[in-house]
Amino acid sequence: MPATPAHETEPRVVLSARGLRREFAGFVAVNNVDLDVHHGKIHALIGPNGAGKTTVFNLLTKFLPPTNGRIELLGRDITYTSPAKVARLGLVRSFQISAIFPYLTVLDNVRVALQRPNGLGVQFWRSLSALDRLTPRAEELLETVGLENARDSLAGDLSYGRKRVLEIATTLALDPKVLLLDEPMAGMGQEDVGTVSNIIRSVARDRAVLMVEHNLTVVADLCDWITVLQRGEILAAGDYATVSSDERVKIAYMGTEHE
Ligand SMILES: Nc1ncnc2c1ncn2[C@@H]1O[C@H](COP(=O)(O)OP(=O)(O)OP(=O)(O)O)[C@@H](O)[C@H]1O
Repeated sequence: MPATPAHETEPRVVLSARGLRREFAGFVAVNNVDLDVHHGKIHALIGPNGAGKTTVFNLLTKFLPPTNGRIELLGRDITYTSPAKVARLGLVRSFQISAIFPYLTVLDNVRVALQRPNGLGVQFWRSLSALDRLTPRAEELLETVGLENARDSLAGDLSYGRKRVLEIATTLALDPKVLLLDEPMAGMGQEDVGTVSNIIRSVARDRAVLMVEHNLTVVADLCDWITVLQRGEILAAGDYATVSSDERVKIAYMGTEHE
């Protein structure tokens, strides 16, 4: 029997960056960053404060143009594509549509998200009743994140952790192929961290997730691949066992807070 070709067994690269560089008035914030994000995998971007994580996110989502380098999404060059277009193509960052409307119900927050064409604007002129046809999909998304019992609560009344979970549901409304999460566990208690970890694990089954996360316990538990940045450059990359035993990573983290 012929061997299965490698491209059929290896996870598909859905987002890739090569030689990414970004300068701010001569200061090099990101330099020579290569990144491959795979379908079905959770990829963490970690590094000490000021390492360049946010800048890399801004470059990937096109909020900033790179000084140099190339970015591909699903095999398509998006280096100079607008943020709205890359969102439509399937690369969505959580905060892009994460504004929660506190005086709308949980269900209506998701229905409003579902009618956004690209995650960047809201058509307030549409009445909520016109969104009725979106209810079944909105209910499905609430089930995905475990908020089905809160569907009629005002979003503003949710606990902090559940508001962040609602943000994830509104992000999933765009059906992203690649989901970028910026510190999804920030400010959460242990119980919420567990809940959100399970949600991320489940949504990553049929998409790619790239997340910036400071909580190394979460990274160890959740992420398949870790890229460590330091002073804008890649210090190490690999699974948790590989990067956590890397002497350069240990030194980079020395004196910084481990959670
Ligand atoms: N718009 C800007 N103008 C000038 N310098 C900037 C700008 N944005 C970021 N920088 C600098 O680039 C470097 C990387 O910053 P960045 O915010 O990407 O790091 P980070 O890893 O996300 O840090 P943190 O973990 O503290 O959020 C820092 O030295 C920062 O001061």
